Amino acid sequence: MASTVVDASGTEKSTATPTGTQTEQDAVFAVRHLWKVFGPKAEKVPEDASLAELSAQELREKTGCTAAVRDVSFDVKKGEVFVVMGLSGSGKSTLVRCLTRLIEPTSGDLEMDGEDVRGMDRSGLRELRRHRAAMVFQHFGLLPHRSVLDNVAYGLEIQGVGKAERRARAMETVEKVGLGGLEQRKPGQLSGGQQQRVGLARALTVDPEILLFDEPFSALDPLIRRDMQEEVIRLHKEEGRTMVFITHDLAEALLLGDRIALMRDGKIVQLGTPEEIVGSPADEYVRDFVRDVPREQVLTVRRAMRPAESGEADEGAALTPDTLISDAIEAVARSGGAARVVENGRCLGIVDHACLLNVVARLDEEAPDDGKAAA
Ligand SMILES: Nc1ncnc2c1ncn2[C@@H]1O[C@H](COP(=O)(O)OP(=O)(O)OP(=O)(O)O)[C@@H](O)[C@H]1O
Repeated sequence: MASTVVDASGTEKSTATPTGTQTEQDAVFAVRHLWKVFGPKAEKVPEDASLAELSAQELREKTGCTAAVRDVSFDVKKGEVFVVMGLSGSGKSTLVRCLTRLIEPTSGDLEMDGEDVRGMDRSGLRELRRHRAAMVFQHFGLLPHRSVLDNVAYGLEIQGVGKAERRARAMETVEKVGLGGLEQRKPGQLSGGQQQRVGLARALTVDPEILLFDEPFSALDPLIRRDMQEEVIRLHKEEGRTMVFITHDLAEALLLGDRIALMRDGKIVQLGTPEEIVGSPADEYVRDFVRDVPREQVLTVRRAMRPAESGEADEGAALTPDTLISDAIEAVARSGGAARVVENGRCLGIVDHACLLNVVARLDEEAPDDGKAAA
């Protein structure tokens, strides 16, 4: 089947071989041409080009099927926070559940650490879900009659780890997520944010290679939500654990994601860093999606800089290329002059008032159109 992988720059690359050869070496999950179709004779839809190309509504009318995930290909790289974002019904949960076959994919290839997940038998899958990929849900799924500690130790209990060891390991993660002192409480005696920390601790206790979050914070009030987002950032910085994070909230995606896959109607319409998605939207839909994002808080000076003119490369404030535009504005305003963008001692370019303002005012988006200007 002819299809594409969207790379980090949002460009589509053809993938002649379905698995293996083009998988990034450091990929935890490698997903190729994945489909999930719900409904009668679902397996016919990916195989039949005349059905595969129909819009969601046409497909439903013609076959009674819903294609929740349509020919999706991507890698989740080791150590990254990979965010799956999209509006309600775009296919986020279905896609992430397919990764551990909580939902059975209809077609496509799926590997974890080079191992074929679709070919795994029951015991392989059990091992995958219990040890290698732990899920944190929006509804925490805590056992109400058990203490916080026993809830956190639950994953180890079903792995068959002995009581003393599982309690010791659970206590470590209870402390790690800031619940020390509350370990004997029951879930009902905790706030929503604290309950979500228990859910997080339970997933962490099994020391999985990858954590999968399904909109874990969407039911929390904004302040607690912010707390939990910071907790995830802190844990990620400290442990470097690979994470897949589903959200419908753009601000959350931009805050947490190293890369973001933006879904619409079961497809990935753009995959890229927050800066790529906000700075170079792939189409009108993405452009609309990111319209209200304060660009200076996402884009960096790499995007704003211009070439140095004679003498400029040697003096003036120095900024690293990943400096946010908002921080560069402050630096330029304070110094009163242009600043250099410097990497490994080399001046890559210059940012001054004009080029920083151009990015804030979105003038950098306008492609020059000489023909029109001349007319
Ligand atoms: N078991 C099912 N049977 C039939 N259709 C389903 C089933 N599960 C999901 N769908 C459909 O698949 C599509 C994608 O649903 P999914 O739950 O993956 O979206 P989502 O982006 O996670 O949405 P939300 O943000 O609301 O959770 C929707 O049209 C949904 O109605």
